[in-house]
Amino acid sequence: MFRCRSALRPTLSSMLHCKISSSKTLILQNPTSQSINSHFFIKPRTPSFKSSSLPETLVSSPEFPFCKALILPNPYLQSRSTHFIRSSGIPPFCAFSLSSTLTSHRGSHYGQSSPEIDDDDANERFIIHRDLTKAPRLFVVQPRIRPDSLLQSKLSEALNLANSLEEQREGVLYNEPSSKEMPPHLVVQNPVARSLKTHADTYFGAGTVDNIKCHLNALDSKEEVDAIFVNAILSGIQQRNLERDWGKPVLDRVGLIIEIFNAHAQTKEAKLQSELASLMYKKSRLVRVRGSDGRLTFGASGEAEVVSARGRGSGGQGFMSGAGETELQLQRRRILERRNRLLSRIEDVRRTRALQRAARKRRGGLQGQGLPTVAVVGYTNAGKSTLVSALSNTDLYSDDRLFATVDPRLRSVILPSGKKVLLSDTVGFISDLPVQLVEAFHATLEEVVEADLLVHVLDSSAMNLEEQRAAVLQVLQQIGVPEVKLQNMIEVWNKIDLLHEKSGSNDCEDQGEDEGDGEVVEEQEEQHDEVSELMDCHYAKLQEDEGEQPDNEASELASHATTDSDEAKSEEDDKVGSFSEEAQVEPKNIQHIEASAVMGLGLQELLKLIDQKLNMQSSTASSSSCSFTEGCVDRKWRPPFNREVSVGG
Ligand SMILES: Nc1nc2c(ncn2[C@@H]2O[C@H](COP(=O)(O)OP(=O)(O)OP(=O)(O)O)[C@@H](O)[C@H]2O)c(=O)[nH]1
Ligand SMILES: [Mg+2]
Repeated sequence: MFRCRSALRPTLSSMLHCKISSSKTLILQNPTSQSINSHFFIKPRTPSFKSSSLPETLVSSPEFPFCKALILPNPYLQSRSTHFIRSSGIPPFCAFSLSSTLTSHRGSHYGQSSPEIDDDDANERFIIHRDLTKAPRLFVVQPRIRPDSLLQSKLSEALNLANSLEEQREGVLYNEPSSKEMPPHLVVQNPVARSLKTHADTYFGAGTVDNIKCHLNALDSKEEVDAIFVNAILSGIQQRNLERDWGKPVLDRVGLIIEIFNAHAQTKEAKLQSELASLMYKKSRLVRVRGSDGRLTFGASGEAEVVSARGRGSGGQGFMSGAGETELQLQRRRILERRNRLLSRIEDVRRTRALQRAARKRRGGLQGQGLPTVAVVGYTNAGKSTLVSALSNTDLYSDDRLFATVDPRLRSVILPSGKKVLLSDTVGFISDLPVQLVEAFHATLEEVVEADLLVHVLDSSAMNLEEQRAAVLQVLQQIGVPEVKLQNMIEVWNKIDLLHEKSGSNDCEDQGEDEGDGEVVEEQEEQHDEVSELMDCHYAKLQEDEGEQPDNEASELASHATTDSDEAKSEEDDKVGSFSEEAQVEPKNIQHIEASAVMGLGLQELLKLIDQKLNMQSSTASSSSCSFTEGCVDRKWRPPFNREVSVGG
């Protein structure tokens, strides 16, 4: 008998490329263990099960002469605490919980749904089936965009995204991101730029598709690629056709970002929310569902087989239409059922969070001894977690991977006035942030909407700084942060140390250096002056670049929607991309602080500014005609779609 150890789950999950051979037995193919070159039987335990009966069954199976047996608890019996493994010669990796995987596969096969949701089921959450013990190697396809500086920043973001798909780390890194090689990549003709519309069937033109295929063939001989990442937003049909042409799973930008969220989610809340996003994404891709054994279950050749008697016109009142339920309908129904269960659990999370927030506010807030919340927001990888750690003298997880933080964290910090505040480190944003994620992470993002003050962290060394800034402002507006909070936001221009390093090599170096020798200025204030000049110069350069070529990729990527002829379109299926409305915010008079979270620069200034802003808010609130009560003003702001907006004055 073995006990479950979560670290080993991925090993086993990776084996679950299973097909159903009979009503009770799952056959796992391609086991990862080198010592067993055959099949496994996984048999749910039944009340009448007698362990002695199994070996005979297996040994007598002419089809699988070398099989081994794993006897698992039957998920329907919900005896999930202990796992029995009886076998001869099975390596000791058998410490796991497979019940939910069995449940999901059984469910999908038998048309039954599980009575429970197992949040630890990694396979269920992921978009592509793959070996969860190691990060998949992706081949990056980047459509060309102008100007070149924008292409460079988009490409490096794409490579970084491709390198960020690392599995559950349980708080530790498996691989240092810096030690990872850059994934193979190819910059290709951008169909949007050429003809102002994409090809409805394959997104790229035939020549580009062939070109990519050639590169893949060359890499394939070295077995280098597990999947292809196209840094654009594809429709379900385009994705399926490209998969067929290239013979490998394809992830588009939306899919990869959701997959990264899934891989990085650690808490139950984040897992539920990422799974919901992934589910809604899968629903929009139902044309191309890949079976667990690697084959396309349906849709690849247009078949829509009837798989169950259930469905419209059957199963009730003796009415026999023979319509049945197609595989597509079955999958959709299953997704919706699971979605509803997830939604109800997420709603529990949201309620708990709201209660916790209310308790915090009752204990203090702007009117009391103080537990106001300051939400630290920003583009992914801008340094939010590093900054929160530095300010609160704690050690939040941060790394060079994109979306390192998926589980938001609160940290307390004492301001110069002695007031205590809570800093909330949140998920990072990105341009074309998948709408599914924004919706699914509603409970988490509500923390941002409800915060007393926002601190927007910017990576001042980023080439596409302005794009990043605009993307964050857009998301903030989309999730319902009121204008007054946006205007009151503090900007932190982080990573000024990098800007300083760069100054030696860019055109602006004369302006940034001290008279004569250019030595590093140790005085912090002087350094800030210098960096201000560098930032001005950096901004000027960026604007120059933008002036050169007005079209940017955001609009190119967004325009896919006009050519999306995906048959799986429906009201929710359409939400395959980012928010398309150009809801630009133009916050004026935003105060900024230049900082380096790793070097500890600008932190005191930031705390002072936070203090000042909160005090101002506090005095405005107390002098306002509306005295602070439970139901008053912007601190009780709620998203407009389910509650009434009230802005206090
Ligand atoms: N040079 C330099 N690097 C920094 C600075 N702040 C953060 N970093 C690095 O930037 C990378 C990303 O930092 P994080 O704190 O994880 O960024 P984040 O904004 O929380 O990112 P996500 O959680 O992925 O959205 C890490 O490798 C940090 O060490 C800084 O001021 N200077
Ligand atoms: Mg972070």
